[in-house]
Amino acid sequence: MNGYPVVLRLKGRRCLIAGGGPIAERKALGLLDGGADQLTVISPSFTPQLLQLANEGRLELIQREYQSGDAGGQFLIIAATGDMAINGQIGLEAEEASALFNDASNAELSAFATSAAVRQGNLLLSVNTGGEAPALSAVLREELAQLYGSSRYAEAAALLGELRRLLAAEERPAAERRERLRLEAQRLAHWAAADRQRSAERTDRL
Ligand SMILES: C[C@@]1(CC(=O)O)c2cc3[nH]c(cc4nc(cc5[nH]c(cc(n2)[C@H]1CCC(=O)O)[C@@](C)(CC(=O)O)[C@@H]5CCC(=O)O)C(CC(=O)O)=C4CCC(=O)O)c(CCC(=O)O)c3CC(=O)O
Ligand SMILES: NC(=O)C1=CN([C@@H]2O[C@H](COP(=O)(O)OP(=O)(O)OC[C@H]3O[C@@H](n4cnc5c(N)ncnc54)[C@H](O)[C@@H]3O)[C@@H](O)[C@H]2O)C=CC1
Repeated sequence: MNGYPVVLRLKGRRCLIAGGGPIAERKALGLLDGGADQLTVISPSFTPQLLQLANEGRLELIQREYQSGDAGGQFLIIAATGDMAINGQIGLEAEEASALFNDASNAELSAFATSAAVRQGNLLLSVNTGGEAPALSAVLREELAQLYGSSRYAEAAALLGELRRLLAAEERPAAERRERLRLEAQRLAHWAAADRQRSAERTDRL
């Protein structure tokens, strides 16, 4: 069974990852891409890239095992220690602390799942298979990036955003605004797709 898709605003909210291996690193990069600016990673050991991110000041590292009480005050917690029993324990504490919880080793024990994502400006496309086939999510993410990864789509979103604000300021009737915006969205999506087609043809000719 799949769940309900949401987009979390992480800026200014405390996020915690337990574990410092490759999976913790991937989740950390995902949180940073998602706007996290108060990220802590707790683990006895860290990948070189996690150490690098800490050096750049993008996250904080605490070099020790997860301890009871670490969950307090966190908005979101990801357990990626590689030990299912410890991850489960962290999950119980996360629930007590009312933090959103993800267990990288167990979809059933997670309040939320992570998804594969393609980002361009404010445009975000994400893929999730309900824990069934994460490898398929990764492959579809690559396909989506081919189709929609061009900056033209982000430009289209930004242009529509401007138009949307203008129309709102003019206090047009809601139905008129919706129709106009749908039409412009279609035109801009076609423009972006045609641009992609042209670049593909140019590449073919080279
Ligand atoms: C439930 C979920 C929990 C969660 O939220 O983390 C989960 C769970 C597990 N993944 C496992 C394995 C793999 N995961 C990946 C890749 C990704 N996994 C991601 C998400 C999720 N993985 C959530 C469900 C998402 C969904 O259903 O769509 C992605 C999309 C996003 C992200 O990681 O942030 C990211 C792609 C990112 C990208 O490329 O964009 C690959 C492929 C690869 O590495 O190339 C493999 C190996 C192939 C395979 O096993 O399929 C295992 C077994 C571990 C073991 O056996 O030890 C478990 C545990 C279990 O089965 O429960
Ligand atoms: N959700 C996903 O996409 C995937 C999840 N997994 C799961 O993620 C787990 C972690 O994978 P890897 O990073 O490859 O494992 P790993 O074994 O390389 O890393 C585990 C990390 O956790 C740390 N750790 C161990 N005990 C700890 C504790 N008590 N408190 C804090 N940190 C602790 C270790 O020092 C190490 O840094 C796997 O066991 C697997 O279940 C694996 C593949 C994909």
